[in-house]
Formats: sequence, structure tokens, C-alpha cells
Amino acid sequence: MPVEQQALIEAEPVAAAELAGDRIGVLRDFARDLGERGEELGLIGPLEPPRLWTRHLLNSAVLAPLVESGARVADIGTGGGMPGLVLAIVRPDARFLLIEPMERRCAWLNSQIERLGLENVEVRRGRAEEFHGAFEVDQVTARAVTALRKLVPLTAPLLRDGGEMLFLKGTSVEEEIRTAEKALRKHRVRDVAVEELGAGLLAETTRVFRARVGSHG
Ligand SMILES: C[S@@+](CC[C@H](N)C(=O)[O-])C[C@H]1O[C@@H](n2cnc3c(N)ncnc32)[C@H](O)[C@@H]1O
Repeated sequence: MPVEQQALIEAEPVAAAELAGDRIGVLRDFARDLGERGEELGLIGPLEPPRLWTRHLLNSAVLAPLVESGARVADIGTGGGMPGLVLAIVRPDARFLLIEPMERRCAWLNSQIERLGLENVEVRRGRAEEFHGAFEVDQVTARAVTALRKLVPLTAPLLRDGGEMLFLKGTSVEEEIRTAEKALRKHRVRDVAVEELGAGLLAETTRVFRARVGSHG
């Protein structure tokens, strides 16, 4: 990578090693490739390399403690890898399905899975709604895909009874919850909570929408 481009990619924050534990080397490897090629491949915008770690990688990795050990997790609209591929890197004890309709993004994700030697993650090309009835998972994750009132009908049918939604959301999450009231009721979404993640670790904390579907825990 040219020196001038290296300088544009954010230096690794101290919190990265704490969040990724012994998987930090693999996360670093992914960060390097995403930083070098992500913009050219249309995976991240031109303003993103200087905030690659804080805005994207660590913003995804803060979800890791909420992933249940041994869980089957579907990440909807993974794009360049956030949060699903980052979680697959830092949580090798869970299994991940990355659901992404765009062919070029799926090719990128598959090439990273192979290059990084990840054995707990697969890519399924298509829209979330195309997989309703095809499988059931314990948890679903998503970031920057669509508003909650649309995300709930897309993802609830992918969850087993008692399964959990974990959506990275911005500051308007409470307003999104209000607007999604009908969809939440229709899909029997319960135990709705908003949690702040990354306090004490990240300069900017992250908000996660957390809820369960159906009747069983
Ligand atoms: C703005 S990008 C966000 C990518 C990534 N989650 C991130 O935070 O960087 C939205 C992604 O969702 C995908 N997407 C849109 N609608 C979808 C659907 N119905 N099912 C699955 N993925 C979808 C798009 O192809 C795109 O890659």
C-alpha cells in the first residue's frame, strides 16, 4: 500500500485488542484489506478510511458480548462485513450466516472468509425475505439496512421462537421504536430494550435495539 494511503487509514485504537481478544490479529488483517480496497470496491465511502476502526470495526465488535455461545446468528445486509463478518472473526464459538443480495459484496465476503480461514461463517446471497421458512436462527443482527418498522418484518420470520434481535441503531432509535409499534405487535416482539455499548472503551458509544420474538426464552 502506498505510504500516503496508509496514513489515511485510522490507527488501531487501544480498545481494539480488548474487544477482539486473541482474535485481534485476524481482525487487523481484515481491517488492512478493507482499508486498502474497500473504497475502490464500493464497500465504504471515501470518508471512511480515517474512521475505519471506530466507526465500523469496533462499532461492530461491541456487539460481540451479546452473541450467545454456540448460537446460530444471521446478519442481514452485511455489505462490506459489518457487523456479521467482524462478529464471526471475534466470536469463533458461534455460527454466522451473512445475508446479502449484492453479488459483488458476496464475492468480497467469500474472498475474506477464505483468506482469513474462517470456518464458522457462510454467505447466502439474497434478500432476507427470500429466506423466510428456509432456516431459523437464534439471533439476528443488522446495521444500516432499513428502519425498524421494515427491519422487524424482514427478520422476525428468520428467528426461532424466543430468538433475539440485535440491531445497531443511531440516536433516533426511540422514535423508530414508536413508528414500528404495529410491526412489533404483529411479529410478537417482546422485552424491547435499548442498550448503550462501548462505554469506557469507545469515544462514541453505540446504541443497540434488543428484543425477543414469540413466547419462549
Ligand atoms: C447501507 S448498507 C450497510 C452495510 C453494512 N451492514 C454496514 O453497516 O456497513 C445496506 C446493505 O443492506 C443490503 N440490503 C438491503 N436490503 C436488504 C434485504 N432486504 N435483505 C438483505 N440485505 C439487504 C444492501 O445490499 C447493502 O449491502
